[in-house]
Amino acid sequence: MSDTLAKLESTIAARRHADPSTSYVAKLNARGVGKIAQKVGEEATETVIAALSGDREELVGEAADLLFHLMVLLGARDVPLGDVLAELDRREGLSGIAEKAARKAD
Ligand SMILES: N=c1c2ncn([C@@H]3O[C@H](COP(=O)(O)OP(=O)(O)OP(=O)(O)O)[C@@H](O)[C@H]3O)c2ncn1[C@@H]1O[C@H](COP(=O)(O)O)[C@@H](O)[C@H]1O
Repeated sequence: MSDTLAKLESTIAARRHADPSTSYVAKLNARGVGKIAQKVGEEATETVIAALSGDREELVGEAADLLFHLMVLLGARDVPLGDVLAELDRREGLSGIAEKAARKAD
């Protein structure tokens, strides 16, 4: 896992139950998983729009917002980022056809 993502994951865990008036992560968690999921959806849409606009800087910013909010969502559901990365590692070991079969079996 990249140092950046590992550090962000521990910051998010540490801020989850902080004072919502001083922490955006705490504010999101106080509003519930539904609100966090909604934010992920919004940031995903903004990322798509930025990608289609061709503005590279905007895409980088929106992708960062999306990753951040996705990590807050995973944290709220107690899913370690390592589990997601392990799933990606597992898929990397599968050929295209084998991957399709494995996904069907899931
Ligand atoms: N990476 C981020 C990050 N990216 C975006 N944002 C915040 O995400 C918010 C997005 O703005 P929006 O207008 O979409 O949201 P909003 O104004 O709260 O409005 P709503 O839609 O929620 O009603 C802004 O307030 C940004 O500051 C972030 N807030 C925090 N982090 C990281 O999380 C760490 C902990 O932050 P705190 O919990 O605030 O201490 C920070 O050190 C950063 O590393």
